[in-house]
Amino acid sequence: MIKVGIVGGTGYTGVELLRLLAQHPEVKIQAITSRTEAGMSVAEMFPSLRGRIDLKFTSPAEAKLQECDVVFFATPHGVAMAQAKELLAAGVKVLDLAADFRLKDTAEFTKWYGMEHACPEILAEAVYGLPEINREAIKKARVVGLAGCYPTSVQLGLAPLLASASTGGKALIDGTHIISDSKSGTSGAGRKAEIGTLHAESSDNFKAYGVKGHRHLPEIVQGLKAIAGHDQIGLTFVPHLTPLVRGIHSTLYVRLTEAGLGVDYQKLYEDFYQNEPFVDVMPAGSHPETRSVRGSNGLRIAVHRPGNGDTLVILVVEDNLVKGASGQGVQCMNLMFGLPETTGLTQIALSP
Ligand SMILES: NC(=O)C1=CN([C@@H]2O[C@H](COP(=O)(O)OP(=O)(O)OC[C@H]3O[C@@H](n4cnc5c(N)ncnc54)[C@H](OP(=O)(O)O)[C@@H]3O)[C@@H](O)[C@H]2O)C=CC1
Ligand SMILES: CC(=O)N[C@@H](CCC(=O)OP(=O)(O)O)C(=O)O
Repeated sequence: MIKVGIVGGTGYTGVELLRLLAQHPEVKIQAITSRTEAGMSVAEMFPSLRGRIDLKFTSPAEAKLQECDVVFFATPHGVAMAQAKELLAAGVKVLDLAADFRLKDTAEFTKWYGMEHACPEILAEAVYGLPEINREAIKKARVVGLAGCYPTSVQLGLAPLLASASTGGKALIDGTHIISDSKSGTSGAGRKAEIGTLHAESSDNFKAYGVKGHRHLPEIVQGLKAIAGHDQIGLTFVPHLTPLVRGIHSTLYVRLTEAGLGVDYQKLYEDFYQNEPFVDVMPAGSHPETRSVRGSNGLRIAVHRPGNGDTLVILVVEDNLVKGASGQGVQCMNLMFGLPETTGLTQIALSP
């Protein structure tokens, strides 16, 4: 059994990890931390876990994380990088849901996250946690920086148009003019009650935010450049807050080049993702809905060529807490421990 520790068990990604790992056949949850609820039973805070998890929260200082095989950090930015070195030295693998190990340029990290990186040497070896793109590296990784919820949707939505394995090295789109119109449910903001995500202010509201620059922009651009194998990438990324609890919906707009005009994009996407257990390329003309993946690790894509123009529209949906966070974390953990990638991740979305 894989002994798992979770730092930040009282947050939304933490409780989502608990939901997924409580039903994972190869996992024993060893420690779950909370700075404020130490001593409280997990099932008391989260009744959905009654009968499934009989552990209590422990304070981060008391948690025996070094006795775990792997520790998930379901914490704000800056927490994992402060503890990773000690854990790795003790032979514990680290999966971070925050952004500590995503941006390879420490100056960019400081610019967007307002803190110096605590362990650049570990950042250098860290692997970006997006299995459909980095599977072999994740298998060998000691430390994984899991892709963010929006970045997961945008990168997987565009990968078939940029990866040479798919394009044959041809430039099918103008990669310097990509637009991502992305929407998130309020759980994306975390369990802390903040102005703007309170029910009274979000339940019947819809708004854009971070238009002048969101911290996911450099992460997505870094990922698209790696997928494309070149730096000619320009992205306009506009996130929106919706009155959903869960869900990410990204509408991606790209302009086709002359070389890209005659391509069958439905086939290109189906071929690219044909062996991916969690990516569903929907039939031509589909409009994927967030509720169709709610609570599952699935990500759905539909590609459209409206009219006879040179614009391609790609629609992507995922559950921000599953494929956008904790499910992706379990997917990466499965790879790091040599398990079938889908282990513990076969949940079907709830309907209605
Ligand atoms: N929500 C989402 O959809 C997604 C979130 N993420 C990222 O995952 C991380 C967690 O997000 P989310 O679960 O939503 O956040 P929450 O705010 O819901 O939970 C944060 C958790 O971190 C704990 N925590 C806070 N500060 C510290 C600290 N200094 N040391 C130890 N524990 C601490 C808190 O526990 P306590 O106070 O009890 O100690 C709480 O359990 C964030 O970095 C977020 O950006 C990534 C993808 C999607
Ligand atoms: C609705 C909302 O507030 N979403 C968050 C993204 C949450 C998240 O996924 O953050 P990381 O993946 O970077 O850790 C935001 O826009 O900051």
